Amino acid sequence: MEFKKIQLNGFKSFAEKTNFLIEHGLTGIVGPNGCGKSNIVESLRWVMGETSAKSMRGSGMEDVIFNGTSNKSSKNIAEVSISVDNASHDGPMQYKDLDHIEVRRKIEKDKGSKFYINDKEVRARDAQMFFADLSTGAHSPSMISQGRIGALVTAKPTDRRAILEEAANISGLHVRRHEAELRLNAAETNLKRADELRRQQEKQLANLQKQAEEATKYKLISEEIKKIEAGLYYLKLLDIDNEIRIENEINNEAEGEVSNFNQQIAQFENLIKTETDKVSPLREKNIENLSKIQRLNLELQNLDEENVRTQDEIENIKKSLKTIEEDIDREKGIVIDANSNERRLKEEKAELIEIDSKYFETEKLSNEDLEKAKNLLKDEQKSVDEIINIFADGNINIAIGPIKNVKNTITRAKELINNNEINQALTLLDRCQIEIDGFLDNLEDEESKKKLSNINEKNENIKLLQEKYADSFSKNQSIKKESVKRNERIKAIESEVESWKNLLSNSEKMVTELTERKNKLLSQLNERDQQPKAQAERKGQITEGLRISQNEKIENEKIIEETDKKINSLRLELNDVQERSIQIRERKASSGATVEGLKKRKEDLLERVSSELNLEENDILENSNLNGVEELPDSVAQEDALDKKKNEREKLGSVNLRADEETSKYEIEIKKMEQDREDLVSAIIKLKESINELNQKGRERLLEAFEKVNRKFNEVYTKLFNGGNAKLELVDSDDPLEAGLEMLVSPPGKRLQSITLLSGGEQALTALSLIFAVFLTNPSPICVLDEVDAPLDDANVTRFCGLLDDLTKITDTKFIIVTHHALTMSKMNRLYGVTMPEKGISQLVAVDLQKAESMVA
Ligand SMILES: Nc1ncnc2c1ncn2[C@@H]1O[C@H](COP(=O)(O)OP(=O)(O)OP(=O)(O)O)[C@@H](O)[C@H]1O
Repeated sequence: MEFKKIQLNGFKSFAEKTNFLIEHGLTGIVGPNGCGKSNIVESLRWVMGETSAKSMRGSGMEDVIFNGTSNKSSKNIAEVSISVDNASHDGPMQYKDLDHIEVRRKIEKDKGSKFYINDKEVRARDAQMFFADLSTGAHSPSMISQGRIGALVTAKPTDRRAILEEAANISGLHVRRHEAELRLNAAETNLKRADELRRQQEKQLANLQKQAEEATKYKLISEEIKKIEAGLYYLKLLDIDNEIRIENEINNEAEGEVSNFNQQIAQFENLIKTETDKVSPLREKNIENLSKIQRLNLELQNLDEENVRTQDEIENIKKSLKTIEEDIDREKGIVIDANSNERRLKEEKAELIEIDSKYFETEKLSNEDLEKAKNLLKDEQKSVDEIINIFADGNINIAIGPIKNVKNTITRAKELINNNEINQALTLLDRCQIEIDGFLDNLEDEESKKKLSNINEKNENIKLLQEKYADSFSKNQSIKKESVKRNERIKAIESEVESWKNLLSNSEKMVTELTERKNKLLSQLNERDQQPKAQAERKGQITEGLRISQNEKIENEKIIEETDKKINSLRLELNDVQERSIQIRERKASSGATVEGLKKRKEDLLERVSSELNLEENDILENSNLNGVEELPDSVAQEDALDKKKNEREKLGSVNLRADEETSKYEIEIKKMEQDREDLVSAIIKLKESINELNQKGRERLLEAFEKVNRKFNEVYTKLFNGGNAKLELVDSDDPLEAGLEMLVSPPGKRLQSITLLSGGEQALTALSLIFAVFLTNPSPICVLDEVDAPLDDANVTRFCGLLDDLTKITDTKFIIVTHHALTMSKMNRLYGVTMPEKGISQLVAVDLQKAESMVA
């Protein structure tokens, strides 16, 4: 088998499809940090069936899918395939005939990963087994990832044993043993379960066998019950047949009686009809009479009411006539009053007019008197004024203050007179008199005294004149007032005359109207007076008609009553016959129904017999316990016997009638289980044998490999360390398959010591010695070493490369070596550079040494 090519597509930084050819000898992969070198190694481990996302440096397996860069979008699928050439046909058994094998793993977001071998989907385990059989695989010592060397140093001895198993090529054996163990566990669990089930089944079987015994007993009693039941049904059917016969006899007898009664009923019905026909016209006539009597009585009543009404009307008319006559009298009185008042008022008016013309002269004279008095008063006043003026001019040697007062008082008195307040004016003038008297007494000058007494005199005159004037004025005023009163009265008389005239004309009209109404009422009264006579005549006629109708009615009723009596007695007889006929008919119907019922009962019984006992009518006796019995028991005794048997059966309690059937089913099942158990036991034995064999083989091969590896380990070690010696030891268990692997080394000049005490470089070289020792024991077609030379100095790198060179000579293994070391690069048969021309996307190119060195510089 030869590994030919790895193809990556969308795997980590290899976004695009990239082919990596696996060639003979040493192939170096170089490139700067982070360009994707280790991703190639991981792609190889991944396609070989790596299950741990952590060891793929991810948190989940989907992290291997290209997750995009700032310029390129992410992908949904990652795919890695490895091509293996099998021209030599020395591959694993099932692929032996194939020339070419392609193992492919594909992962799709949210769908998980799938494995294909030559495009056929296979289980992950199939792919893993394929590589394990080729002494390689994701965890084989031929796949040395970055840091694996360190891990080998620090690993527990039992974990380190895995590397020995690789050398012994028993990894596949382990997987098979594991599978066998799983199958063994499953088989043992099944066996346990089957044993438990069998125990239960056996218990159940014992139970069922007991139930089957009871079921047999139950069946025997049931058979007996069936026979007694058949006997009971037979007796019941006999009883029913007997009852049917009796009822049929009753029915026939009743039929003869029914026809006899029917004849009698027809006769009575005819007689009743004849009588009814006779009496019905009379009844109709009576109804007619009754309605006639009612009508006449009503008419009579109406007539009486009409009479009362007529009397009331006459009374009312008379009352109205009386009122109208009173009204006419009253209106005539008004006419007379109106005429006399009109006359009286006209006379009064003429008188007033006459008085007025007489008083015209008187008024004229009064006016003249008044004018005269006025003028006299004026003159006297004037002469008083003159005297006063003389005093005022100083011609008179006196104090004129009082005189001036008198003058003022007189002026005031004049005003009062003009206002007709005579009494007040007189009072004022009296006061003037007193003042003038006082003044005169005080005067010394005779002349003045004289003049002043003249004034006094004048004043007396004025007083007199004023009284006269006042008298004339009052007379004149009263004359004028009288004249005004008269004129007003004349006007009032005119309006009174007018109203009397209106009253007169209204009353005359009323008299005419009332007279008309009176005449009308008189004619109505006359009419009403005639009515009682006509009503009395009509009443006589109605009373006669009433009498005739009532007599006719009484006579008819007598005939009807007699006929009704006759019909009633006929009906009573008819009812009696009908009742007897009904009774007979009922008896007939009831016996008919009873027969029907009995037949139905018989049918039901037969149906039950057929369904419960599966017997026909004729077979019942034969299958019953009464077959051959001479004296049959009655049904009650038979039922007692049945109850007894049923009680006996009930005492058995609930019985499983299918127990027999179930018992044989269980017996068959238990037999089959025994067979299965035997198969299972032999399978377990075989599995145990094969596991033992595998273990034995494994132990042998492991011990064999141990010996070989131990030897090779020392050889490689002394080569790599240029001296010293090393050995391996199986520790912690006597069973090599359980034991741990310890490395004991003594570098040149140093004592034998544990690997953990060595320096970093020494540890790396020791671990490499072990890996190469294993590799030499069981060379695989491919070996990947990812930066294993990193902790080594130049001298050790040279020795490491020398060893690689030796290995290429003695094996066909194809080495893929990731390195940063220029010395290592120089020893490679070819070099590939991994670059990132576009940031984040790896590309694989073939490079020469010079270019390779410049790439890591
Ligand atoms: N799913 C992924 N999609 C895209 N790029 C990824 C993905 N997973 C890892 N990478 C990138 O791969 C690179 C790491 O590659 P790798 O470890 O192979 O580099 P290297 O060449 O071995 O580096 P060194 O020499 O330092 O060991 C990182 O830049 C990382 O971003």
